[in-house]
Amino acid sequence: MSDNIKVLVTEEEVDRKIEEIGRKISEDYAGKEVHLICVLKGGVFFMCELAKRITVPVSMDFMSISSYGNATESSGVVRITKDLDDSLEGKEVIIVEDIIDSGRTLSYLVDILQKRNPKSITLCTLLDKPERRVVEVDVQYVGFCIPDEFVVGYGLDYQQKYRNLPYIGVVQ
Ligand SMILES: O=P(O)(O)OC[C@H]1O[C@H](OP(=O)(O)OP(=O)(O)O)[C@H](O)[C@@H]1O
Ligand code: HPA
Ligand SMILES: [Mg+2]
Repeated sequence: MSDNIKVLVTEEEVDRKIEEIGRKISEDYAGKEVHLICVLKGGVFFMCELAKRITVPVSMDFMSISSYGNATESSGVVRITKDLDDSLEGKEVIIVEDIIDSGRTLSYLVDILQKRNPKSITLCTLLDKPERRVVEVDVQYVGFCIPDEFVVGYGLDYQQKYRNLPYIGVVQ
């Protein structure tokens, strides 16, 4: 059975936005190197496309965390299920996410990754749902602010499906 999906942000709009964020990061980090951290699984499509648009030297690492709670609201209890491979010591870190919703995931990550002595940590998200925020997070790069609707595509899933859609949609 397939669900009906209404397009919220088109593929062209997503592509243009990622190019814009890539250009901005390249300017902001001119003369430096950036270390991108992908938060699996949702962040993977965005990070790969973004990395291609950054013109300063890029290294990448991946981590996976899980939160406990019911399907629509995470409890905020988070644990690492796959840690980074590399040290963050002295690195200019950018955490790349598909979406910030309650803010719990990124707040937790920033707290634990700060302790690993990076030179800096900045946050970059394709989507932001500010109405849903429970924990404040300081995000430097935001693709699109969206209303409080459950979205899929570009890494975002509904019951593990639709991550591969090249646009952002709302399941009807
Ligand atoms: O701001 P928050 O309320 O913490 O929500 C945002 C997080 O939730 C989703 O990940 P999820 O934990 O569903 O895992 P996934 O990336 O593997 O889909 C999304 O990819 C973000 O990582
Ligand atoms: O709107 C959403 N869609 C998919 N996954 C999510 N995780 C937090 N918010 C969302
Ligand atoms: Mg995620």
